[in-house]
Amino acid sequence: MSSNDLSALNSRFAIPGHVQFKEGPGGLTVAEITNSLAESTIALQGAHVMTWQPHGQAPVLWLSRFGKFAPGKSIRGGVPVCWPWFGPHAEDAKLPGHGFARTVMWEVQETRAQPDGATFISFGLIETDATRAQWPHPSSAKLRVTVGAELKVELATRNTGSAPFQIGEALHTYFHISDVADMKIKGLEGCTYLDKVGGTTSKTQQGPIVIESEVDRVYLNTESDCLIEDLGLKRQIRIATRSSRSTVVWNPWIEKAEKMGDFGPEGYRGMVCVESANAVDNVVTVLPGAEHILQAMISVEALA
Ligand SMILES: O=P(O)(O)OC[C@H]1O[C@@H](O)[C@H](O)[C@@H](O)[C@@H]1O
Repeated sequence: MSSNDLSALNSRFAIPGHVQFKEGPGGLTVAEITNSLAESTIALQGAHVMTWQPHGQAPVLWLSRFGKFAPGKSIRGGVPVCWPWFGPHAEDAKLPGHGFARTVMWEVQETRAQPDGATFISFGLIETDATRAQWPHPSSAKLRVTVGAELKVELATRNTGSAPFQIGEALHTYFHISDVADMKIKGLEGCTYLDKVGGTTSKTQQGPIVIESEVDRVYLNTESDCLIEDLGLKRQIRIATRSSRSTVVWNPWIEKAEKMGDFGPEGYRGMVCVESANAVDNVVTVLPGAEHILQAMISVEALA
């Protein structure tokens, strides 16, 4: 019986009124969390938060209805965990973009009902020969998620070896918006960013971000909260972070979304990625024995 067997998972980790384990789309095992504050579905593959919806709100995360839910395939939407590198691997183009964490199995390590009604669940990445071949550094990766009126996601990297290593990482969050034309992103005004559309160039953000064509940007050296102001849903999503020095903003727009094949028609209009990251110049060195923790806290506010 594997540690991810449904009945074993339910007998060790289910909590009535908080969390149970089920077979999800494509046969993936998921933790289904429903409490008095919110609901969320998290796949054990990738420790991938697929949905989060505080009661009384429209879904906050975007999840493609046309995505491939299959073992070893990354899920299009929710919060893919990019680790231990972000984007293409620096030396070996054959290694998977955004690292392997999002496509391998993680094990559930703890579930807890919190006094405020939220549900806590933590996962550990399961190392295999295949992960060690891609990442030979002794380390552990854990993802801790708190599902409540706020969604808190923590990615902890511990160096269990005797030499320092460098990681790139992102909580690559896809947000659900009413329509890209009715949305602005605030909080990155004045920041320097690498614009990856049509060759990489360095630019400075003037005013809030509006999206009217493909956007693929890495904002560097920023720790400010980001706000996704959504006039259609009359709300703003706040993304606060700790130990995140980069923010990636991405919308593939028409052509790229069509090529990717898992966005669906017009899918790009209802989403934007605002990723809490450490990438490019902001990669992190983790010293032997040290732990680095990237955190994102997501909440929803009514627009005045
Ligand atoms: O298709 P993937 O691997 O999930 O990546 C999606 C996008 O992720 C973003 O973080 C990158 O900046 C984009 O360049 C990339 O296209």
